Amino acid sequence: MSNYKIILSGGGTGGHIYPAIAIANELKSRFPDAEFLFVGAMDRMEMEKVPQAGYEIEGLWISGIQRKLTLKNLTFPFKLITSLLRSRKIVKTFKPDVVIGTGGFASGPLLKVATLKRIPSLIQEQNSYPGITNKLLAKSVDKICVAYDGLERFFPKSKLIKTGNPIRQDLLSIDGKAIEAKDTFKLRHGKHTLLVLGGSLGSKRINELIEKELEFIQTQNVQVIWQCGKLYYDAYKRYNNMEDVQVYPFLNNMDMAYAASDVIISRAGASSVSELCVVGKPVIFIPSPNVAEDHQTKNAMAVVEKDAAILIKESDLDVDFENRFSQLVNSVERQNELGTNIKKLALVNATKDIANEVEKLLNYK
Ligand SMILES: CC(=O)N[C@H]1[C@@H](OP(=O)(O)OP(=O)(O)OC[C@H]2O[C@@H](n3ccc(=O)[nH]c3=O)[C@H](O)[C@@H]2O)O[C@H](CO)[C@@H](O)[C@@H]1O
Repeated sequence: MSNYKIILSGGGTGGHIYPAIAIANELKSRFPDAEFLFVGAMDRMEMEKVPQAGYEIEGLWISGIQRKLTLKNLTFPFKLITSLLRSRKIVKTFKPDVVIGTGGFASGPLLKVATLKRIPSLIQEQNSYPGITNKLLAKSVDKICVAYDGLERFFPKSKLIKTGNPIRQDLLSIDGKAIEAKDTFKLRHGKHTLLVLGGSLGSKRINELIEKELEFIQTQNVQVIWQCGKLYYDAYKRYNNMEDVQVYPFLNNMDMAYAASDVIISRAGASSVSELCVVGKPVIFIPSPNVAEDHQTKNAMAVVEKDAAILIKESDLDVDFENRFSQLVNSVERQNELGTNIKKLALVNATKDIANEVEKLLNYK
C-alpha cells in the first residue's frame, strides 16, 4: 500500500513551515499516491507558503501564549478548545496514517488529538533549545528527530534520533549557479555581493544596522541584496533607489539568493543555520537575543566554535561591525576558510533520514 494519508502540522514562522514542506516533498517522491494535509494557524505565513508549495492547508484559530497578561491571553483557552475540537474533526475526517509536527503552536492541538487516538506520530525539533509545543508533545509522540546533541535533557532518550534539519531540495544544488543567480538578480558580475537575511519575518535590529551602514558597505565595493521582512518593507523600500542596493520583503528564491552571494549576514534561526552550512559561504551571524533561552546564540555558536563563521552580538554591533565586516570582505583567504569550514558541518541527509523514520512508523502500523 502506498496511498497513505499524511498530516503535517507546524507553523507561525518559516522556521517551522519549510521543514514540513521539505519532509512532505520527500515523502511525496517516495509515495506518489499519498495524500497530504497541512494544518497550521489561521492568519500566519503558512496559509500563504504551503499552498504555494502545492499542498492543501487547514488553519486553526490558535496563537501562542504571551508571557504577560494581555487580551490575547484571555482568549487563549477559547482558542485552544476550538482548535482541539477542529483538530478532532480533521483527524476523524482525513484519517491520517501518520502525523508529523514541526513545532510552533499550531502543531500542538493537532498532534495532541492524533496521539490520543494512537495515530503514529513524529515531531521534528529544529533548535538546540526546544520550543514549548514540542516539549509538551514529547511524552505522547512516538519519535523525536533533532538537529543538535544534548536534547535528552528535554526529551525521552529512547525516542530521540539525530537527523539534522530538513533542507529544501533546491538549496542542495546551488554550486556552479553563481552566474545564473547574479543575472537573475541583475547584479554586477565581478563585484562582491552581500546577502542580508533577517529570518523569515525580518529583523528590526539588522534593518537598523544596514540602514546605518549602507554607505560604509558601499565604500567596500559591495552590492547588497537586503531581505528586510514583510513587516518592515514600507519603511525600507526607498533604498531600492540607491545604486547597487535591492530591498525585498521576502525572498521566494532562496537558492538563487544564496548562489548570488559572496558574503552573508544572517539571524541564527535553526533552519537558516542548517542551510548556511549547506551553502558553504562566509557568514556573519547576528543572533536574535529575544528568543527563548537565547537559542539563536547557541545555534550560531555550534558553528562559530569550529571557526566556521563570525558572530557579532547585537550589543557589539555599534563598535565592532565596520571592522569585522571590512576585514572579511577584504580577505578572500578568510572568506574561503570560513566557507570551507562551514560546509563541513552540513547534514545533507536530514530530510531523507526523517522520511525513513516516518516510513518505519507506517510499516509498524
Ligand atoms: C524570531 C524567531 O522566533 N525566530 C525563530 C524562527 O526563525 P525563522 O522563522 O526565521 O526560522 P529559520 O531561521 O529557522 O528559517 C527561516 C527559513 O525561512 C526561509 N526564508 C527566509 C527569508 C526569506 O526571505 N525567504 C525564505 O525562504 C529560509 O530559507 C529558512 O528556510 O524559527 C526558528 C526555528 O524554530 C528559530 O530557531 C528562530 O529562533
